[in-house]
Amino acid sequence: MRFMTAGESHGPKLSAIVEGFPANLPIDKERMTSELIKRQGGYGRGRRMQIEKDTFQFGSGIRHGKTLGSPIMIEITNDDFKHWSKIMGSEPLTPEEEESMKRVITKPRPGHADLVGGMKYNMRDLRNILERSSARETASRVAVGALCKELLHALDIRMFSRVNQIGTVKDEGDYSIEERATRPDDSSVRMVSEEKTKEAEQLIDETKKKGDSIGGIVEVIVENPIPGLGSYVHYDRKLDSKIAASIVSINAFKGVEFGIGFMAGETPGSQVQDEILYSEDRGYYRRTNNLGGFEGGMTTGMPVVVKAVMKPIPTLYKPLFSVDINTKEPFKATIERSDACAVPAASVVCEHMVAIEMARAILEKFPHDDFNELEEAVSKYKTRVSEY
Ligand SMILES: Cc1cc2nc3c(=O)[nH]c(=O)nc-3n(C[C@H](O)[C@H](O)[C@H](O)COP(=O)(O)O)c2cc1C
Ligand SMILES: C=C(O[C@@H]1CC(C(=O)O)=C[C@@H](OP(=O)(O)O)[C@H]1O)C(=O)O
Repeated sequence: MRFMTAGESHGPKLSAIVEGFPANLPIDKERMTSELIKRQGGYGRGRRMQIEKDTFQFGSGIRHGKTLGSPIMIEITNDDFKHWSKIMGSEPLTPEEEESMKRVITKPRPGHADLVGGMKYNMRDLRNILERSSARETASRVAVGALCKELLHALDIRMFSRVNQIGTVKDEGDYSIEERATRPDDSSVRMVSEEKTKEAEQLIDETKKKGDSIGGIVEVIVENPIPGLGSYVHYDRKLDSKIAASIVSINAFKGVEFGIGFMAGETPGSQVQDEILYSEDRGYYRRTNNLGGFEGGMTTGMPVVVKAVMKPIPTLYKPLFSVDINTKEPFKATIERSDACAVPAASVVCEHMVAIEMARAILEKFPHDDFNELEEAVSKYKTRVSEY
């Protein structure tokens, strides 16, 4: 399964094309839309999210609610484009129009792609960089991830994401998928305890008031994964490494851990490795899940547990030093519309990137022209593994 995304943040549309997805898989479009809406929410988002309403259309690959096996095209309209149609239109501008707009961006933001992108692609209007480097693109990825979640759902693999930390406010309490489902979380911080959620929201408010931004740590859990996805036989087939790359590909994500992660560096081996147990009804299982569901780059069958850190948002109201690319004069950041904290929204993006990698690993392992054929192969494999 391959996919590509296209689209600029303030352009007319975002899109994605997914190729290699099985035929005959029922698709719940409403459920997919709810994932997109979740990504738009989360405490700390800026004004842009009040403008957008991320619904999507299938342009191809689906007929009467089922996949056809042909490339699936997904399109999301940027509602903000109506305010940007001249600035972001595809038609060339007349010199007068260009002059009258005077909207060329020459002041790169520290921490964003502006300066290096401008140098690399030889552009002197940094809008040409920020439009595509914007995390608006993650809407397309969540749409692809939501499609992948339809496949995982049909195979009884369930997953969710949550926020473990915003700045110094931490909440790593246990959370079940059932509890998650009962909480309307579109606009909250998505933490386990309501008290910690409030504390985190207060911190976001205070940070915003100071003109600053704040990052945090999120967690994604996949329950009931098929054991043996990925492989130890070659470096580029290890599923944990693919998940790590996918997470760090998300705008502003700087690190990934599996299970106890970096704590493994300070803990003796006897307390890190997950002891192997066996029972008639469960087959092989582990006493603990310190390694987050991976051994040798393969899923063990225990829940996959991924944690990831997001840096604070680069666009700040508080002035930071930078240099104008035309005058070479130093300046202090100008005020721009921005999120103060996008960690809750980004937890949804992480979840969907993990969904994409899980689905991809399944489609690599099993025959998948037809979903029914895939389901049968998965069931046979699970039986064989349980009898091992
Ligand atoms: C959901 C989400 C929303 C974001 N919103 C903003 C924002 O409003 N302003 C901003 O400057 N950066 C925002 N970012 C982060 C930038 O897109 C990111 O820092 C930038 O693309 C540079 O990439 P890097 O931080 O990975 O180096 C957001 C990231 C995510 C995942
Ligand atoms: C549009 C989204 O996020 C955007 C990501 C983003 C950035 O620089 O990454 C900057 C902001 O865009 P704008 O400049 O239009 O306010 C965010 O709103 C989105 O998540 O859908």
